Amino acid sequence: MADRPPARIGYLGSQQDQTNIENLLAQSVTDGYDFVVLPLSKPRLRERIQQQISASAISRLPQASATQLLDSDVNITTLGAATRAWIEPDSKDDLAASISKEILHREIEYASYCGIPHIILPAPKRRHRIVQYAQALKSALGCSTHAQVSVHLPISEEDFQSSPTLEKTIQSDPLSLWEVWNTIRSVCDYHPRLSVALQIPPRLPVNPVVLNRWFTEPIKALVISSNTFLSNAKGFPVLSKTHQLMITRFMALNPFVILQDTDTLERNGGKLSYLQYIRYLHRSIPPSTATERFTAGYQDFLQTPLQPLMDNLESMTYEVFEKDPVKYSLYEKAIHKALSARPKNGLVIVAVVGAGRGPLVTCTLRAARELGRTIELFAIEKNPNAFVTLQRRKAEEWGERVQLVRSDIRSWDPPILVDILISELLGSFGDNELSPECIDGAQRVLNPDRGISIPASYTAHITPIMTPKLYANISKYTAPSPYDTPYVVLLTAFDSLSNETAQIWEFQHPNLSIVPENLKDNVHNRRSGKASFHVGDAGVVHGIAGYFEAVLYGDIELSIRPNSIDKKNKDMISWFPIFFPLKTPIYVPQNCDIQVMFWRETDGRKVWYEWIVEVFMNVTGSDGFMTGRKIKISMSDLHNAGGKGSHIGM
Ligand SMILES: C[S@@+](CC[C@H](N)C(=O)[O-])C[C@H]1O[C@@H](n2cnc3c(N)ncnc32)[C@H](O)[C@@H]1O
Repeated sequence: MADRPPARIGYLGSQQDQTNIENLLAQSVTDGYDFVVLPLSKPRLRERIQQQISASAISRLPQASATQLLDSDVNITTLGAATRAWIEPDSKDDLAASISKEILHREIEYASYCGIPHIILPAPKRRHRIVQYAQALKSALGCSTHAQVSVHLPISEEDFQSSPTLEKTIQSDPLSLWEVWNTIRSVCDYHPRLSVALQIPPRLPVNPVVLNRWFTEPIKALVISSNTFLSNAKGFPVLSKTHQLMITRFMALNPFVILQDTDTLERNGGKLSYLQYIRYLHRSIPPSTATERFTAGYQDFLQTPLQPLMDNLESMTYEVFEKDPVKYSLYEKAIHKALSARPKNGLVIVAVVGAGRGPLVTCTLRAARELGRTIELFAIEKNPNAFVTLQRRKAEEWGERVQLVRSDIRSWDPPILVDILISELLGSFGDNELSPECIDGAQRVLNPDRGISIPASYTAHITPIMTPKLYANISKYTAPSPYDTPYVVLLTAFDSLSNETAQIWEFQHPNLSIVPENLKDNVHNRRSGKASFHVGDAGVVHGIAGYFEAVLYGDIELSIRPNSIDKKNKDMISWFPIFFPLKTPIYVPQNCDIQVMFWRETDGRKVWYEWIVEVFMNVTGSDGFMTGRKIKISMSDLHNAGGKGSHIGM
């Protein structure tokens, strides 16, 4: 696929494969693999350890491998490494745990010295000692400056059979293995080089929550054993439809694919048929759609929200807006409808405020021409650079049909009152680019009897989400208050903790209750909103996703809410969601309520948001039914109090 990175497929080698690594790697390249994963050490290490420590401690370590480490001069670009499955940093025996930790350090240090880019660690073995395992791993991560370390984990309890390492829990919580991972990465402070090598089981979990959850995590490798494959009619290995869908979905994260035990289960086509099948599967992923191509590279990329009022946008930014196939057509429909509601033979005064490079001017002229209406059209823009483009377009395309005004719309003094005020000053949260302040400041130019605004209203919507990737990325920022700042981001690796979004406030235009003093202190544009979300499955809340909906005119709406964007405005690309992070992620047990409170504050010179999250547990009685009582179990800080981390200048 020209627009997708190539699949990187390797296999998990065995101890025997270590006898001649040079030959092995050469052969793997000839076979068409991209890399091989080998145990880090050669046999006999354990025997040496045995000589050094007491027999009682070592007897708790299972039979194993290695004494000499890999040669450092092998071609490391084609090599990954796995540390020995028998090490037990989570051992019940202090000495065995301590030796395991020591070996882990040495192995990671040596792999790092050899330049091995990726190390796979066996899963913890004891659920009640996960923290001990994680503590050892955290210090081991410091033994390399570059190696990516992946913990080899099964997807869920149902997959326990295919992962002999982790002892089974008594309860059958579908997310219990994700909980194991969540503990490890939390202890390791969301370390940027820590990831998961996910074992794909023969039987996938039926509960979609499990796969959705893993999809949010840093999955660096998918490990697929030969017993996960079925045989087709000709005896060649193939994957079930559900496996194909799942692997195709995960391939969007661009993980390594590691084949396992390909020579233990004989199929037609020999052991390379597994490799060929995965290559075929990767090739058959449908090509990206135009929207996917447009948004490629933006997934989970944190952007500072635009401030078109304070800053002057660049031509490239306008060019990106103008590529939206949906937004302008909706605006044109709304303008068309608003014009057709006016008396047929009357003159309609229209103003496009914040005209940018002029796309809404063109939409307005086209709608008027189609309807055969006479309009007088003003285009107002405060950005002097975009104004040059408007002047060129007037000279070359629009002529006397459009009057240009270089001004802030709040101080424009029109020669005549306006019937239709058209603006597109909306941000991802609706009001976050100060559309309310700008339209309020301009509404005095509206004809008091029949003047309208397009948009007529807009609302802000929120939902709590789990997004470890964004949390980890923000934690790398050195800015003073990175968690007191919202980010515009095409949310991709995230899980909605609730299926609902909730509206927290609304703005309507024109706002007939405004008096002139309001324009100074702006108090009328303060808002606050509270929403409660029920969370069925346990998770971690990393922040709040924000969206908006707008009514342009009548029934013509814009929406970026996840539950309605595909129904109302599929392929609209002008707005990505906004994300309000939490400084400290909050663990939310199953059957809890997350309560989110938001404020839009202003002091007349700037506007800012504040947010706080509380978690309540629903108390169940001895009969297993909810009592209606709730206990507060955690609460975040109040974020961005007083606008100390972020604000929008008026
Ligand atoms: C999001 S852009 C939209 C531009 C254009 N209407 C479009 O759809 O491509 C908002 C535009 O409004 C302008 N703008 C923002 N606030 C304004 C104000 N108070 N007065 C005049 N122009 C303003 C900005 O400079 C920018 O060109």
